[in-house]
Amino acid sequence: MDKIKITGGNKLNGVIPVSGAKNAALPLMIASLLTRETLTLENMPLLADITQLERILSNHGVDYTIAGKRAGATGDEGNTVHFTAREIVDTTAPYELVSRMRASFWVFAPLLARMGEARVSLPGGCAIGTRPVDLLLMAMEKLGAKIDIENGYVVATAKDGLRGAEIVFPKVTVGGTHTALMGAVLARGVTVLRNAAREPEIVDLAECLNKMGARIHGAGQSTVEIEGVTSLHGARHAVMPDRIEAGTYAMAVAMTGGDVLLAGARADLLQAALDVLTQTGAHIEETNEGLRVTRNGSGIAPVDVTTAPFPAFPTDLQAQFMALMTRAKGVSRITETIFENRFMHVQELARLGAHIRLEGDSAIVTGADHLDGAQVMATDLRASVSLVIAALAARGETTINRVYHLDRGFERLEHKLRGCGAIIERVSGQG
Ligand SMILES: CC(=O)N[C@H]1[C@@H](OP(=O)(O)OP(=O)(O)OC[C@H]2O[C@@H](n3ccc(=O)[nH]c3=O)[C@H](O)[C@@H]2O)O[C@H](CO)[C@@H](O)[C@@H]1O
Ligand SMILES: C=C(OP(=O)(O)O)C(=O)O
Repeated sequence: MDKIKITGGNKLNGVIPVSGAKNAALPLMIASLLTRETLTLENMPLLADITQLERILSNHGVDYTIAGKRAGATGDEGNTVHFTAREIVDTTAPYELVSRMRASFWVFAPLLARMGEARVSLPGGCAIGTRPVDLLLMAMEKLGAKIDIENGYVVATAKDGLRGAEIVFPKVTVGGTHTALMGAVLARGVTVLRNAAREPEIVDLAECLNKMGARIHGAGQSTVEIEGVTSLHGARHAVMPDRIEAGTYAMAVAMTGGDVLLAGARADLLQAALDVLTQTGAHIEETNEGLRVTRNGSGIAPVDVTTAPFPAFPTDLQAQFMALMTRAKGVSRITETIFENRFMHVQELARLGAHIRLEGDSAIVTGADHLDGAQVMATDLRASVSLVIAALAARGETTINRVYHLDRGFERLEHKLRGCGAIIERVSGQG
């Protein structure tokens, strides 16, 4: 298993290109199941989760080809990938494939919409809470699907196709909204989603589906209306920039100090996090190329944060922000309202000398004078990168074990950070 070694203490200075968003790319790829024609996705990130979903989609009969890089490409530009689901050859998504990544469960919606049946293993994914799928199933039942759970599989059928309905989500769910959209686009009649997720990745999916011939109105708002159509066609769509990756590197710069341009980052996708970073003392400037993040001289001010659905502070940046607060000049309270068990990074940050106390759904962080390098363990995707941020500011060397979690969601992380002056290397294939 690979490890990452970081020697802390250097400021970050330079340019970090922001990749295409993992959490947009995954549902976009899944949307290719909805049409016989080719869906071309540009700006695709190179990530373990993407490769895994390619495997899952090919099992259903999707052909995918990765277009070659243009001459002079540096490797920082995303790939273009063509997905063609001419025939669906299998409507089962087996445990061996789905258990590794939660979003792969979402294939059940387009399979059901197009084929009238789907048999999909209950999902895995990051260990950050129980993560039920009851609301995703509720949405499909409202659209007329019959759903049973058999031997760890969700077995869904809609022999006469799905039909439009009103779906009221009792809780905001990103996966629930993605799947409801993918089901409703091919349903007979009109579907209305209430209390829908407003995350930018939902808007990206809806825009792509509309390019494919869907009729979705209001994506990005709480109420979304979908007029069903009988079929969708091929399209070309560029994956939006990864707001979580951008926010992560912004926090890394706030932690180490320095001056970094996050090329391609968009402030409107992560305003709540940028506002908080500004309160900590970092300076953020929007430029034509992206976001410029600087922090000079002054220390890090403590700021209280509560995670909540978009447009509030994202849960996927909570661990990274906690890492930053471990060096703040004072006490901060970080409250996690989305996932009940998303504090796995706390004990690992403690190994580096962080002072964090858990109180129910909050972490009380008392900033330390310094952190010291240590051996730590990556436990989930965002927790892993919080350890990277802490290690960049720690004295001496930190070794992060189990970095396969990082590879799920951060494209060429060592390369990007090394390019800005960090001392970071990957040690391949050990223990
Ligand atoms: C691949 C992807 O895009 N993953 C993101 C997606 O996950 P994901 O789509 O799994 O997260 P949800 O938005 O669905 O989860 C939000 C909350 O709703 C609960 N819930 C969800 C579904 C359900 O059927 N029943 C239920 O109770 C969850 O347990 C959680 O407490 O949104 C999360 C919240 O922004 C992010 O942290 C993840 O990075
Ligand atoms: C939790 C995440 O991913 P997943 O939903 O795939 O577990 C994430 O992207 O932070």
